[in-house]
Amino acid sequence: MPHSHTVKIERQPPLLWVTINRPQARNAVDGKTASALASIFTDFDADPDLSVAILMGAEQNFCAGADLKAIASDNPELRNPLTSDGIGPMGPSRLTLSKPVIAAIDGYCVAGGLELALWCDLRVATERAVFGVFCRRFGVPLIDGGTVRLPRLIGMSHAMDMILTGRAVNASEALNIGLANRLVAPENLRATAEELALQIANFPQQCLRNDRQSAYQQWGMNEDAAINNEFQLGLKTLASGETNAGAKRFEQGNGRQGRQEKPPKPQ
Ligand SMILES: CC(C)(COP(=O)([O-])OP(=O)(O)OC[C@H]1O[C@@H](n2cnc3c(N)ncnc32)[C@H](O)[C@@H]1OP(=O)(O)O)[C@@H](O)C(=O)NCCC(=O)NCCSC(=O)C[C@@H](O)C[N+](C)(C)C
Repeated sequence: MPHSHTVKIERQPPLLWVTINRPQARNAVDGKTASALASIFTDFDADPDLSVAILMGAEQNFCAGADLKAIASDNPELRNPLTSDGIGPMGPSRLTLSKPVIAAIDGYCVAGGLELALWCDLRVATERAVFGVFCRRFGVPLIDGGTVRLPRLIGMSHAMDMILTGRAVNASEALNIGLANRLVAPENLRATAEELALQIANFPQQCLRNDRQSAYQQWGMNEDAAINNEFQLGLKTLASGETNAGAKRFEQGNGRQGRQEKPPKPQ
């Protein structure tokens, strides 16, 4: 795993904690931070002992987007996050990344920070989280998937409202429109994200990754093509033996994997 003072990692198999660590800049992403994130997530995907990553920001903020001072500067030492390495800050796309990532969001999650959260599979937010396309007022475009993923996630009406007005969306609205999956008190953020991540990490992984990939791959396809794609991917999982083993556990009444003897109750 690479080390960078602007991104902190804690490797706790099966989980990887990734914290953007530039609190003095509200965790804005400069060129070095973007490169560090890209290689951290590439390594995460390749590490057989890791199943789920959790992305956070240091000191009560998730991320204030791209580093505007680096964009404004002519100093080559301050690498411009928009142009420095030609890749998005997260490196692997969601289609190539095989494992889930959870965003644990406190405070500001705006502009490119919102795009980072949209890149993640799930978003746990605190009651004081604030979301928004704040770059609207500075003329910096969303070029890290924001205009693609926001409408797909929350629908064009809510997305266009956010994109055109750049307004601040509070945590309860974020939950209502599907931008956040869970809302928690700030002191429970880490524990809730961990619980969710461990729940996911304890399931049979090939099948879980199969269904995740399947959903992303099929997002823009027509129904028949999508169902065919789902079937082809599913066949690989069926051939792996994992499905058969799970069915046997059910038959024998000892659902050990995930320790879920009983089906989950609604929360
Ligand atoms: C986040 C914020 C609401 C926080 O407000 P606050 O009142 O809590 O804190 P603050 O006093 O405004 O900021 C604290 C410090 O944090 C710095 N800071 C805050 N956001 C920054 C940023 N984006 N870049 C560099 N420094 C940033 C401030 O300059 C300041 O530094 P100083 O103490 O040296 O003066 C406020 O700072 C703010 O609006 N920041 C700008 C957010 C913004 O518009 N970002 C857009 C970036 S463009 C973008 O992300 C588009 C994206 O597609 C790009 N990419 C593809 C690369 C991902």
